[in-house]
Amino acid sequence: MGRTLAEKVWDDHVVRRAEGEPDLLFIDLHLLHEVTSPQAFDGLRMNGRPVRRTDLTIATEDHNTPTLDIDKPIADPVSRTQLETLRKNCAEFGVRLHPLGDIEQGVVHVVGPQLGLTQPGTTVVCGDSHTSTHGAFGALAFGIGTSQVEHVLATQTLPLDPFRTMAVTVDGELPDGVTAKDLILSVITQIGTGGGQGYVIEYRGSAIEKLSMEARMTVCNMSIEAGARAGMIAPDQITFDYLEGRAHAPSGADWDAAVAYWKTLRTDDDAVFDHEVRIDASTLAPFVTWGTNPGQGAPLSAAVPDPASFADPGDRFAAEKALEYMGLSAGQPLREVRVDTVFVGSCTNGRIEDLRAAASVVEGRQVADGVRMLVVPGSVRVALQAVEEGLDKVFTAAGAEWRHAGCSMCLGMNPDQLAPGERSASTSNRNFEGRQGKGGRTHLVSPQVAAATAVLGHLASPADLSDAPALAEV
Ligand SMILES: CC(C)[C@H](C(=O)O)[C@@H](O)C(=O)O
Ligand code: SF4
Repeated sequence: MGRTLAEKVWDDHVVRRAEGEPDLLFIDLHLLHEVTSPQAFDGLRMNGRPVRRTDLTIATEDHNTPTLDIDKPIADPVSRTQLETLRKNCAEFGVRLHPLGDIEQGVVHVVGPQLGLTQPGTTVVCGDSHTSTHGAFGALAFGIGTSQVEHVLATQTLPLDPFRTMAVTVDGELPDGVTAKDLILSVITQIGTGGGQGYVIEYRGSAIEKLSMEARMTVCNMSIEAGARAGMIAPDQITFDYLEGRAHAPSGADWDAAVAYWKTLRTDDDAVFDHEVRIDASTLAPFVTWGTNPGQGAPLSAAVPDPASFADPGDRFAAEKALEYMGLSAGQPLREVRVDTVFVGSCTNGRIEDLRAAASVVEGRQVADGVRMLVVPGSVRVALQAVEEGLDKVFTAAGAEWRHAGCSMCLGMNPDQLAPGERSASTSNRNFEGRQGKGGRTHLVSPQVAAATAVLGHLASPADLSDAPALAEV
């Protein structure tokens, strides 16, 4: 019987297989950041072990880094300690680090792909759930816990339990103004935040094949929000074009050999997935979340749902609690929800195409009174590219704040936070209670919706801007 893409990559990495035991897999790329690595390095130190493959290990600083005054000492003692500890550990163990201020610094999941480190058919791990992002290249990429980080540092291998396979097939054309973010938010609302549990999801179909690499990363990034172990997309010419010429991509004869291998990384026609979900891209619309998990979403044109409309008692209870926390009432049109903060950034939507999309909406317009808009590039390289294109000026002219690269307001581990009761439209991936700061309320949106929301002061899409050409109601 044929094999799926995920099964092929898995099989190519098994270094030990024994009856009744998890397979031991070789890991091609281990990414580190300041939050989940300290105890792992402590463990190595206690056992007198080195990092087995420093050449396959790379660290960057992202979660605890400020996005203003980056040349000043870090005020928050916890953040300062986290960063100092990573620097000390990387120096002691000989791990390559891109610290704050470095040209390759940025959110770990933006940095890996842009350096060409993330390649088709590789295994990629990081002590971070959004490692699923790298699956966009046809890599088997997943987040791991701190004890697994230690195991990979020490051995460059990882014992892994078998997974199940799910196909999410999206065929057809995405309507104008509907993005990869809308697509994945819709998928999560459809299958639920636990719907992917135990599965590696492969996104396929004509709508996926048309997505750029950056859009594919947005989709795979949020696989974890459906509970999946990983998300993958088969590599194709779009993947190869993105990788060619990048710092760590193969070159010359190695490139040709690599592409020949990468072309074999497709699910066989006779392979069988354990579960399949089919979506018609033409039915999708700009999508926003109204609740406190990424599966509590609806089309922007809809209203806040009535908890009573959920058949499942658990879903009903979750919706009641979410509306209370979010300060929303059933039946309220989502377009009438006013925000005070807009965040464009994160490993979901902090890449250059995302900034271009947001800039094209705010260009020549103003951020609404009483709204603060933060634009935070996912990496220094993204920032430099944006500056070269003049996007920073577009944002600042509109009244937005142009910040330094990092995780920023995606989560409250640095100074960029919501105050209690504040409400944001955010291009990030999690809307949990307190995610962007204690008491903060988050609506997950695409960069286009974020930008239109900043201009109008309430959840909106570019089609809602009064001077926008009249588009069909979406
Ligand atoms: C801090 C880190 C462990 C965490 C993750 O695992 O994803 C963070 O990146 C997040 O997005 O919540
Ligand atoms: S940008 Fe957000 S989701 Fe991505 S790694 Fe940072 S905190 Fe996690």
